[in-house]
Amino acid sequence: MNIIKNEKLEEIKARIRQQTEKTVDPQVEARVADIIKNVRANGDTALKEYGEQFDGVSLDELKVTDEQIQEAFDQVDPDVIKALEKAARNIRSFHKLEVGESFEDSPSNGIIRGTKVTPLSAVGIYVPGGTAAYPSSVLMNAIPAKIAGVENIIMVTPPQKNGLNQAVLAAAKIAGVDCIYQVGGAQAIAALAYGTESIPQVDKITGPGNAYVATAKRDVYGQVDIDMIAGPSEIGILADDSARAKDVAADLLSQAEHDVNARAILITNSETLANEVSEEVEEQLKILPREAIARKAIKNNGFIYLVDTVDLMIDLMNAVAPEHLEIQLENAYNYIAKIKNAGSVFLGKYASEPLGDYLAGPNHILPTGGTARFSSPLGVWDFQKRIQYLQYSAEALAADALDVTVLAREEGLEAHARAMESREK
Ligand SMILES: NC(=O)c1ccc[n+]([C@@H]2O[C@H](COP(=O)([O-])OP(=O)(O)OC[C@H]3O[C@@H](n4cnc5c(N)ncnc54)[C@H](O)[C@@H]3O)[C@@H](O)[C@H]2O)c1
Ligand SMILES: N[C@H](CO)Cc1c[nH]c[nH+]1
Ligand SMILES: [Zn+2]
Repeated sequence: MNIIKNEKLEEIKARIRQQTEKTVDPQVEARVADIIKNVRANGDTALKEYGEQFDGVSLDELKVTDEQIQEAFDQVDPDVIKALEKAARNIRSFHKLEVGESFEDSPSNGIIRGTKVTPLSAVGIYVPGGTAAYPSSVLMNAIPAKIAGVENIIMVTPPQKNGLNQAVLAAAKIAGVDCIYQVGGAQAIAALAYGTESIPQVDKITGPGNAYVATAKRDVYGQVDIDMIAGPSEIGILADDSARAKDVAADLLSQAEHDVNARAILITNSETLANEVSEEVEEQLKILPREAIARKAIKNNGFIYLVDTVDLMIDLMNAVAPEHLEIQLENAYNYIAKIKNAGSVFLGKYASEPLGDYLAGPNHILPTGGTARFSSPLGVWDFQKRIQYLQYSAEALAADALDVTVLAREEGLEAHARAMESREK
């Protein structure tokens, strides 16, 4: 791995900002715009044609039946079902903590002000399926939606030549998904945003996907809400001499194996650890089934930064704003207060990142590409919205009306002022 030392912190930060700058591929943009237009005009017919063109699957029905879901569930290895159910329990108990509270006050006699939290009615969850199947992403998408109280959870996932992945269907059953459609890519996002003969229009679309999915989500935003634009996976690790090089290397590769554009970054104050991790990554890559992908990711975006102090390490990692941050320092828990930017933080040498990907409870759909500076993990809050309300008595209005008319006339909005005065007559 590339070890970078004796470089000024500001120069490293500037390069990191440049590396994560938002880019758009004009060819993907044009393709996605065409797909959205075609789905709006031709509905299910367009979806079926794209299924043949991009996934090599010809379908009569896009919707997966309850019988197909039950059959898949029955065929999944019982150990996988057991692990999915344990993961679902942990994800449920964690996300229950996120439920937003309604609130109300009465600042003076005759006035009631409040905010009511209410679930979205229908959401679309995208489960990727181009190069791998992700039952874990079904749980991470659907469970927070269910806890929020969403009535209609619609799942879309690309059709597969040998039928949909059985563990993906089993996870959907465990999580309480309402309907599943075999459609992927930009066409699935368009169908959820505008509705087709068989796919209902939703209020919000969540979930990760490739560049076509991400571009389509960006395009339909405003017609519907979206969670975030999640890019390739990332891991940042803060480690000192107390960390084991083989564990650090293993965790860096756990995210590198996702995608050739994944980012894996170690920041350390120990030259010994830096050298050992670099060697370990090389050794472990040789025996990794997804070696080709992980090797490219490490070559493209794998860096070890050597800096002098723990404070400088943290400062630099806050600039990286990684999707996942591991703190493998002595007394790791004490450093959480200093972390400003990260999607999900893993504290101590035993909290290895894949615990969060699969089982512990926190969500694995997280901001990437430095967007953890302003964006949060997928959560129950994504599936809830807030409605404000206000009640006034005649006496309370009499006390406030004049000030409203003064402000309304100051803004040149006479009708606003007269609405106040109308009550006086
Ligand atoms: N952040 C997370 O939580 C998380 C979880 C799982 C996966 N991921 C990421 O999601 C991504 C999944 O990507 P994927 O490709 O495997 O699956 P995907 O489902 O996102 O995309 C597959 C679809 O892309 C469309 N497509 C492919 N080539 C096309 C073309 N030339 N023109 C138009 N459309 C085309 C097809 O419709 C196909 O069905 C990966 O980058 C993975 O790392 C992220
Ligand atoms: N690490 C991914 C998010 O960046 C999520 C995932 C799914 N399966 C395994 N990992
Ligand atoms: Zn992962």
